[in-house]
Amino acid sequence: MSDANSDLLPEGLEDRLPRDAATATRVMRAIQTAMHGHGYDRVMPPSIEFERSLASRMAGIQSRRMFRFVDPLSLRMMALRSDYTPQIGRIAETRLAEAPRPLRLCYAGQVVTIKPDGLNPAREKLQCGAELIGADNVAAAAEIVAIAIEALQAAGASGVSVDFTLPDLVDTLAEKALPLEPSQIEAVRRELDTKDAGGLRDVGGEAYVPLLYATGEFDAAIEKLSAIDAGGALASRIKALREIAASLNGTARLTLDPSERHGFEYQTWFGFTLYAQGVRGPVGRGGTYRIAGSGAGEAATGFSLYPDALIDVIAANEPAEDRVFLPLGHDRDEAARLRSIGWRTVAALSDADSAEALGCTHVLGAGGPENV
Ligand SMILES: N[C@@H](Cc1c[nH]c[nH+]1)C(=O)O
Repeated sequence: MSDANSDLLPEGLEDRLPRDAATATRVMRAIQTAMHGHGYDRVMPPSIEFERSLASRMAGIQSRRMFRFVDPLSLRMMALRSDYTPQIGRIAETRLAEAPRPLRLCYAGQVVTIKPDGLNPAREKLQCGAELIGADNVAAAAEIVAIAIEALQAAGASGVSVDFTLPDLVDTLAEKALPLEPSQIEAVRRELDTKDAGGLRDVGGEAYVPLLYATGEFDAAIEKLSAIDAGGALASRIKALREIAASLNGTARLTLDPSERHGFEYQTWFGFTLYAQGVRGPVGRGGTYRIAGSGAGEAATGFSLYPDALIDVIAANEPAEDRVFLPLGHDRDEAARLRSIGWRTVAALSDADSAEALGCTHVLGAGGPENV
């Protein structure tokens, strides 16, 4: 007797069945082809490694979101990857330390977190992305955003939009232009996150209130941000954002939300979130960061796409694929010829098999495939 409970999957974990899995394969391939075409070489780190190496790679990484356990062999703490970027950082800083910079690497696979984020209940997600190691300037950011948009479009996304942010905004302003006590900084960040003007005033962040309104369509919002630029503290960042936006040349809709921090654990001066029309929640994110190594660490820029929700939308709208049923005793050469020009064939194993039962759209007849 089968035990129904032992067949259940844990909350937030799912199988992809053939139709969805086929779409997922195509989407992942399209994204990887785009990254590969721009000179990014794929690397394949293991799914588990020492927790310390993952958690300490970039400032701000939260290892409490990772599945962790003691390795019975080494007796050291291990973690399951929740993000490829720190692993790419490790590879760049160790085995590829001597490789010429800028170093372009890409990755694709699954990541797992203990708790789902936001409204999405999934604990395992597909993640694919590219990291440009050795640069975090405007040119690097412009390349990374452009490839992220191109990859999403190649995967079948339409109506792509990009929301720019300045992840280290509060730290930059609190230093001098809009000074805050160290004890106030976290509270100001929190109120900015909830976009609560009243709360911001209550914690002594009155001067930060205008930032809540410098949001929306990029061109208008960046004007507002320049108007409130405290003593020029943000001038170089504003100029950089304008340059990145101009370089994208209308390939995607652009918005700005300078204080948005959601999902940005380790990004520095520049961050962006990607959306696609008809897809709920973000489909990707990226920005500039530093890989902690010796001293200040190496500068880098990258993006990660999370294509699961996009795959669901595409799969739901895709027509069923044609397949040709090959009756017993069919012409094998003809079947091979059909496959070579893109047909899928399904061969009968016994008289009991039929085109209908096996979901075939065609049967191989004397003159070629015939509609069922
Ligand atoms: N890995 C980050 C995005 C990123 C890639 N490179 C830089 N930032 C994330 O998934 O949130």
